Parts: sequence; C-alpha cells; structure tokens
Amino acid sequence: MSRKKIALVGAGNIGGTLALLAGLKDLGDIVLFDVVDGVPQGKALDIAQLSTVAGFDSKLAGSSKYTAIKGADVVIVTAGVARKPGMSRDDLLGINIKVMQAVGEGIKKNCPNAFVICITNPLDAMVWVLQQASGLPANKVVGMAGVLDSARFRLFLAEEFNVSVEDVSAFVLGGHGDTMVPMVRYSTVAGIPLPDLIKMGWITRKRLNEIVDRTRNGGAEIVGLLKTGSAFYAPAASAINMAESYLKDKKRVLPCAVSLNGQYGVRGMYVGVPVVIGAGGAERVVELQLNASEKAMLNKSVGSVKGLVDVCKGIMKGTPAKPAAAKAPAKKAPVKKAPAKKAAAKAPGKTTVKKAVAKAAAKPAAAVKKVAAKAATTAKAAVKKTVAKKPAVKKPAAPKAAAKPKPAARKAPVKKAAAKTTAARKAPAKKPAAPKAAPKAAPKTTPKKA
Ligand SMILES: NC(=O)C1=CN([C@@H]2O[C@H](COP(=O)(O)OP(=O)(O)OC[C@H]3O[C@@H](n4cnc5c(N)ncnc54)[C@H](O)[C@@H]3O)[C@@H](O)[C@H]2O)C=CC1
Ligand SMILES: O=C([O-])CC(=O)C(=O)O
Repeated sequence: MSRKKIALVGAGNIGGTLALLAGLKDLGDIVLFDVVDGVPQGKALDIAQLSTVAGFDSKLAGSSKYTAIKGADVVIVTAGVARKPGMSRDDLLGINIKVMQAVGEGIKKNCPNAFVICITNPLDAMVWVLQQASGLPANKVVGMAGVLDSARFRLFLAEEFNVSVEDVSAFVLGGHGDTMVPMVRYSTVAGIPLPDLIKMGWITRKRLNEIVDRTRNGGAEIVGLLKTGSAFYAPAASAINMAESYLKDKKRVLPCAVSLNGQYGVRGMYVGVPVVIGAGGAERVVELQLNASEKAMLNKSVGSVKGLVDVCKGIMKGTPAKPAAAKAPAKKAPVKKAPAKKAAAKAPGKTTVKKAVAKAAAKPAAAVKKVAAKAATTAKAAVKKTVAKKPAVKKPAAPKAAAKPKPAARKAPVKKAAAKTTAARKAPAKKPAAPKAAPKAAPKTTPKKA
C-alpha cells in the first residue's frame, strides 16, 4: 500500500506547523508549496531533519511549482495573507480571492481527486471561491474554522470550571467571524449541558456570556497579542484533525464549513455546521434542532457570510456586488498603542501586497461594502497581474548583503539555492507582488478591545 500524499499550499506560519504535525502523526508524505521560492524547500528540509530525532518516516519536499502537488490525497490551503491589528478578516478578501482562484486552478490541474481543506480567511467566502475555482465536488472541499472556534470555547470553559479539557465538549456554528454561534445548549462538561451547570451553580449566565464573547473574539485576541500575524498552532492542529478523519475514514463529527444544500435553511453557501468527515469527504451534515434565539443568531451569521460571497461573485463577474451585509461591520483585531501601527508599516516583510492589505484596512473598512469597493480596484488594478498569474509572488530580490557574501559566508558550502532561501527570509518582499498604489499610512482604525 502506497503512502498518502499531503500537499500544503502556503508554507507560512500555519503551513509550516501543518507539515510538522502531519509528520509527527505520520499521516503520509508531505509536500509544501509556496510562491516564495526557497521557503517551502527550507521548511521541508528542516522538518525532514527533525524526523530522524522525532522518529517518523514521512518524506518531505518543498516547491514553488504546482506540479509538486500532483496526485495529492489531501490538500490544505493556507495561501494568502493574514490580518494584523486594526484589521478584520473581511479586509483580506480583496487579496485572498485572487490567491484562491490561482490555487483552485492548481488543484484542478494536479490533484482533482483530493480532499481539500481551506483555512485562508475570510474563511467561509474563501472556501466557496476555492470550490468554484477548483471545480471539485462540494463534498470534497471544506473549510476549517469550527474545530478551532470550538477548541477555544472548550479551553475557556475547562479553565473556568478547573476541569480537564478532555471532559469538555462544545460546538460552534455559523461563519468564522464575530457572528459565530457558540452552542451553549449543546456544550457539556462530562455530558452535563451548560444550562444545567448554571442551575447547579457552577457558573452564572453573565460569566458564561463573557466566555461566549471571548470565544467569538478568539482570533482577534491573538492578533492583538502577536501584532505581526494571526494564530497558527491551534489552527494547524484543527485542520490536521480534519485531514486525519478523512485519511483514516474515522468518521469524526467535526464542526466544519461545508456547502449546505438546504440544511439549516441555507443553499449553495459554506457555513460552519457539524459534519461527519470520512473517506467520502464531508459525508453527512448533522442538522440540530435550533430554538428561536439560536436560529436568529445563525441567520445573522449566515447573512454576513452571504454578504461576502456576494462580493466575491461580483468580483468574479467583474461587477462588484452591493453586499447584503454592509450594515454589519466586522470587528477588527485590537490595535494596542502606536507600536502596532509602526510594526505594520515597518515590518521587514512589508511588500506591495502588504501595502494593498494595509490599504484595505486604512480605509474605514468597517462595512463589507468598502471591502467590495477596495477589492474591485485592487483586483483589477494589480493583484490580477500578480497574484493570479504564474509568479503570484515575485521572487524576493536578494538584498545586497546576500548578493555579496562576507568572506566567512563565501567559505561555507552554500549552494545558490540556499543563498536564495536566506535572501528570501531577509528580503523585504515575502508576499505576492502587488499594486503600486499602496497606502501611505498604516490602518487608521479606532482601537478596540478584543
Ligand atoms: N480559518 C481559520 O480558522 C484561520 C485562518 N487563518 C488564515 O490563514 C491564512 C494563512 O495564515 P498564516 O499561515 O498565518 O499566514 P502566513 O502569512 O504566515 O502564510 C501565508 C503564506 O501564503 C503564501 N502565499 C501567498 N500567496 C500565495 C499563492 N498565490 N500561492 C501559494 N502561496 C501563497 C505566502 O508566501 C505565505 O508564505 C490567512 O489568511 C489567515 O487569516 C489563520 C488562522 C485561523
Ligand atoms: O483572527 C484571525 O485573523 C485568524 C483567525 O481566523 C483565527 O485565529 O480565528
């Protein structure tokens, strides 16, 4: 029996962690793909060297050519950009939609039988674009968010009750944004539902509401702390759970973004719901009986996802849509003090794409409407030329220091390619090349608490 092949599209923070976890679990052979040449190769080599210490036999490879993902059984997509303080996930749409279209094409050509897990944000809209662009059956393309959001909810509850995380189970439904719906009635400690625990005096309703809010803002809380990007360990572990359930046909019931076909009153859109993940992909949606308030919360969340999907449809048709969700601005990750802004403006990885992303945030992108406007100009003006086409990311220009190595460096048996890798890490352009019309300033947003 041949080993399974796992392709990781995007070799950034989550991509690298995915490779490590997939290796440690010996899920199969792993290929990292990224448009920044050198990074996937470097991470693959590093983890391959770790395999001898950790004791696993996965083969690792890195590439910036799509042919490397040929025949993959599972593809996990993290390609694109992540948010920084002052941005909402929705601000990423204009850049990441182009990335999803390019990645979808790559998957269609090279591994049309794969099970695809999308992680790129804004998740529910991006997984929809990826499915459309790849042309894969909807049951073979899913989004990761619910496992992560539920994991956060479980952790906060376990800490509150001072019990093992193993004995806390929790579900979060809906889109991966601030309107997500942590399902209090279906969340339990050792099988005891949270409403019963309120009656038993373990927790007050007020305190539980605070935990629900913290869960909804779980991503923003980490962005506010990291300042340079978003969470990556827990997101990677969550996607690995999904991949493992598919590869081993475990049939785990996991909250994932799946394409609904009438369930929960939704059709043709990706929304987070519990689903059985097995060898058939997303095999069966679990349709919970919701009460009136849960239904209202889910409908609100579905409305926000629909607004973003409409924006995507407009961009894909070349006619940016008037989004339905314009009145529900997505919350932004908190900006703490000035240094956060400076970091965004001066970060060594600052590239034209980052400028484009910053531009999205610089405008008061409080409403999806503005995301649409920005996305349309960005997409047409430049990203189309760069991200969507073959060198979706320009190879980073080697800084002078790398071009003229110091004598000590010259002595080292460093191959050209290795020098490139080093350059790639140091170069100011790690991300896809992007529009010249970049913003002058870092995001002008009102600081908000997570
Ligand atoms: N769904 C969820 O629950 C979560 C989603 N995310 C999202 O995941 C995405 C990735 O996050 P990180 O790994 O932290 O970001 P990162 O910036 O560390 O890595 C992204 C990688 O994508 C690469 N890339 C850009 N354009 C590409 C293209 N056209 N083809 C292939 N690779 C390309 C970049 O070179 C970079 O290495 C972000 O959009 C982030 O918002 C992050 C956490 C949780
Ligand atoms: O918050 C972000 O930008 C990343 C993300 O989706 C999460 O950690 O939940």
